[in-house]
Amino acid sequence: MSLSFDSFTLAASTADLEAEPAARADADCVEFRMDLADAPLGALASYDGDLPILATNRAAWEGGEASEVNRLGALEAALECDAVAAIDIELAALESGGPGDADRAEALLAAARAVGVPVVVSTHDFEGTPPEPELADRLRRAGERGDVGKIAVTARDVGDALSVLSVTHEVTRAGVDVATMAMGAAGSHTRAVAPVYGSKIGYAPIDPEKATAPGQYGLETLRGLVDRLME
Ligand SMILES: O=C1C[C@@](O)(C(=O)O)C[C@@H](O)[C@@H]1O
Repeated sequence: MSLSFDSFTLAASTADLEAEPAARADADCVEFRMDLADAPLGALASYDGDLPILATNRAAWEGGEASEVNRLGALEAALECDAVAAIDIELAALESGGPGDADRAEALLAAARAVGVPVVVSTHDFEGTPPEPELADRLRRAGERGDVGKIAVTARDVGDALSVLSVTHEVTRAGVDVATMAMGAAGSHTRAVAPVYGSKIGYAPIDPEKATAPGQYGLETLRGLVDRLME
């Protein structure tokens, strides 16, 4: 299975791969949140779903639940599963002086490249939205390292949401593949609108009770909104 992110791709987020059939009607892939799953590598080994998988093992220092122990090793092991068609690596993990082992993260990036699996390099802010120049700089840096650079920040008001849309437009026009969204209630609409400005990935939970970020729409809702806006 493969993913190219050439056009908008809707990822159905879940910690339970057995829920994948419920996502088939609306999603283009499953984002498997390995950090939230009980036995993620076992679940990958027995996966027989239709949708390709974007594997994420989100670090605790980036809003997830994975400890650093074998976090990147588990992602590398996930590359052995044919259905894993993309992986997510945090920008901070790749930066020397960052919270993780940058050499190990570089090795994972190289391992993904070696097997032709695209990498989403991501960065998050769960407190707020940085000023636009910083937002654009982080997104560009993420895009330089990954096939897609992703930023998810927290909008405290619609002005923050507008910054995310503006930077999405600016960095996309500069030729970088990006995925952008503003978390929180004030940012929800960016999940539908950012794809119009170039955002290549949207995320929505398979189980609406188990959102993987604040302000996410349900899967069917996001699919419907994006499809209408992109017509
Ligand atoms: O990084 C992202 C984006 C996200 O945080 C969101 O805001 O939809 C949801 C996460 O599951 C995913 O890994």
